[in-house]
Amino acid sequence: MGCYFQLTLFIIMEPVISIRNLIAKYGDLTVLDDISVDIFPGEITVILGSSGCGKTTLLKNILRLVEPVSGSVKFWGEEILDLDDVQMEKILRKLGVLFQSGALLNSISVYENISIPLELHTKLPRPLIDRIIQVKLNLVNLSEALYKYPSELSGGMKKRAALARAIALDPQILFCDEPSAGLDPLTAAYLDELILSLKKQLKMTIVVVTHELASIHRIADKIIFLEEGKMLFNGTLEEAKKAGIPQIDTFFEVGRF
Ligand SMILES: Nc1ncnc2c1ncn2[C@@H]1O[C@H](COP(=O)(O)OP(=O)(O)OP(=O)(O)O)[C@@H](O)[C@H]1O
Repeated sequence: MGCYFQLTLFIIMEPVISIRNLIAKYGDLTVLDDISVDIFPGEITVILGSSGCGKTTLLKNILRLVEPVSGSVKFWGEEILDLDDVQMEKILRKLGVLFQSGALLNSISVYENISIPLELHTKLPRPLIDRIIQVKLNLVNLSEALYKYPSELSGGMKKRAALARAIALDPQILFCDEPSAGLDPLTAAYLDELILSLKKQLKMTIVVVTHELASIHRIADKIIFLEEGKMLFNGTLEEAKKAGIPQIDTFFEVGRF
């Protein structure tokens, strides 16, 4: 008589970011209304929603660029809304941000732009900083732009240079606000490939705000769907399509809001 054992392994993944009951306002305008969501390690989470629904505000509140009115934001289990500047700096040191505009400084070269976070946050010797800058530019396939100025770069090259700067300090979590906005479809697809390779090669957790349907299909492990400051849905793309939420169905049918 055979004896059968069934071994079932449960792997419980702890969230890297836990947001609970987040309320955000600008003056009297409530922009985020009771948002609760977890973001998990090694995943690409895409924040979706119509223009003005609060996507960028969510990023800004998570990073405390704008202070939430109430709620809780935990990074790696640590409540960040109580932290002072020095403690917050330690958390920020582990995060990279690619702003919507790219936010490169125009008066200095790509090399100097990427050098800024390394000089500000580390005491590394110059030869090592130079090496890191080369490695990061190589990672985004932009080695040739080392000594160019942002004004000499195309839109896609600027985004890649800004991405190299965002990952200069090897962040554990990367935030990208509309990375493909204003780019042609091929360049946008290339940027998505870069984002995917950061996830695969460097095991980064990545949070992306985007409207681009093709991008969402290429990169999203999870989506957060916002409407008028409320979270309508959080889960995988497949789950979203089966959830029977009219606004989400319309988005995936029409391809835009
Ligand atoms: N600094 C600010 N002061 C006052 N109101 C603001 C400010 N920033 C954003 N808002 C308002 O908050 C709401 C949400 O803006 P937010 O930029 O978060 O939207 P979004 O979903 O990222 O939009 P988009 O897709 O167009 O970038 C909008 O009504 C906007 O006008």
